[in-house]
Amino acid sequence: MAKIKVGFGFDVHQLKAQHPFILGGVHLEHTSGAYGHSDADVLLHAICDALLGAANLRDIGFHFSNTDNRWKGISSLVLLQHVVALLADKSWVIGNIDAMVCLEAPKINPHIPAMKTHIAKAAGISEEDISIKATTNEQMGFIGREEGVVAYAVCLIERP
Ligand SMILES: Nc1ccn([C@@H]2O[C@H](COP(=O)(O)O)[C@@H](O)[C@H]2O)c(=O)n1
Ligand SMILES: C[C@@]1(CO)OP(=O)(O)OP(=O)(O)OC[C@H]1O
Repeated sequence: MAKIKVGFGFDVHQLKAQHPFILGGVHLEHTSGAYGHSDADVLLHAICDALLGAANLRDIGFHFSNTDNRWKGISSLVLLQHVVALLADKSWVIGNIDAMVCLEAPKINPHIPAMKTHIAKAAGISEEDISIKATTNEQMGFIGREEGVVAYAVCLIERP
């Protein structure tokens, strides 16, 4: 019988004015963007942590330190490819991913198909196995003030 594991990931990044906003591998046109050592793709970071957690392989900062210049400004799609390779080394394959982005603006619904396409390609899975959802924080707290963006992800991985 196949062995199945569940994983959970969370990430948060600051939003800064006039900064590029990369989410799910898509460049969002907006007045501010997520700031970090990499491209600060909070959705991909949550997904990476869910996958690593499911495989009991520590977390994203353990593998890609935010003091290492190799990862400075890197596309998080590349980090996701690395994570999937780490799982493959242990014979894990991804079952499905379900993610939630908490962001006041902009609306991301129109961009979700493109995000799924990028993530599916980087992870080597079907778009049908990737779910991305979004909510605002109803104008409350740091998300509501557009000071930050948060993402959560869960995944299943299996080993035949
Ligand atoms: N950044 C966002 C936030 C939300 N959405 C979509 O809008 C719906 C309503 O959001 P509420 O927070 O007002 O409940 C939500 O269910 C998402 O479909 C979005 O696309 N981008
Ligand atoms: C991805 C890494 C590495 O470039 O940097 P950030 O973009 O700052 O992202 P974060 O989610 O804070 O932590 C993981 C980091 O190690």
